[in-house]
Amino acid sequence: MVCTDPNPARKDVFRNFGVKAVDGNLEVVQNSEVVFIAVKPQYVSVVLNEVRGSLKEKHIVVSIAAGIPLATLKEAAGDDKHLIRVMPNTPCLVGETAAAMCLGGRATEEDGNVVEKLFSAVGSIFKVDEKLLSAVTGLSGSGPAYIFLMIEALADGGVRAGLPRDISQQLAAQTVLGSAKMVLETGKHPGVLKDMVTSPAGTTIAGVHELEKAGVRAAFINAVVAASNRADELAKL
Ligand SMILES: NC(=O)C1=CN([C@@H]2O[C@H](COP(=O)(O)OP(=O)(O)OC[C@H]3O[C@@H](n4cnc5c(N)ncnc54)[C@H](OP(=O)(O)O)[C@@H]3O)[C@@H](O)[C@H]2O)C=CC1
Ligand SMILES: O=C(O)[C@@H]1CCC=N1
Repeated sequence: MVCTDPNPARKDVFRNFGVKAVDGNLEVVQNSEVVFIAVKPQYVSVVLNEVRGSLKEKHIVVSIAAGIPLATLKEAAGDDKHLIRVMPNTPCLVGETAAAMCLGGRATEEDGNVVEKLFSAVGSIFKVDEKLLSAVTGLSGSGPAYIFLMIEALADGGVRAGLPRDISQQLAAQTVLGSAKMVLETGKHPGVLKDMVTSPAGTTIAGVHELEKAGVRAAFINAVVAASNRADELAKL
């Protein structure tokens, strides 16, 4: 695997992951079969224009850029290219990404399987229609930030109630991890799992009541919709 970045310090980051860092995008393409475009959305076409002459039939081009449609990738790379859009998230760094993908240009089912296999090594990936990729971006692409903010706030609550910061943060993070595992492993509706925690006149309903008073459900829904709308706006850059 080879990578590049204009910033030499970023190349050191790649090297720390055991990845070879080369001098420029053309060198990446010449030494790869699956080419990942992981620049900011506004630079995707610039990079594709730069490398389009070097992209051959064997190459699968994967863009992870938020918002940038397959049609734009096709225009910049050429309409004979095997193009795939993926929306991953940062938990890929710990082997737990939640990602979605869609195929475009000349990409074949076989190309899709290659990319699916690559992402399956670092989490879960789902195939969706391109029209759903902005919603994926708003939910799981941006979602880690919502959850980190929630963990930070829960830890603050623990500190407010008297816990030492380090224990509070670990309890908060482990609570999110364990709860997510229960949803995935039991397949039960989250509302059913919530009810299992909530004793009549107990502690949990007192906490849940506060969250409902603060409109926390609407806040999460609005966050996903706002981020999804922003992904649609990026498509027009
Ligand atoms: N961060 C996230 O959680 C997620 C991000 N994405 C998508 O991933 C992409 C990258 O995001 P993110 O990592 O946050 O952004 P960053 O800006 O951190 O990373 C992009 C890197 O690309 C480099 N770069 C800029 N221009 C070029 C070029 N012409 N050739 C080669 N490299 C170049 C930048 O260098 P320099 O800094 O010197 O300009 C920078 O190091 C975006 O399109 C984003 O939408 C998708 C899912 C999740
Ligand atoms: O904030 C962003 O635009 C990127 C895309 C998804 C997550 N981070």
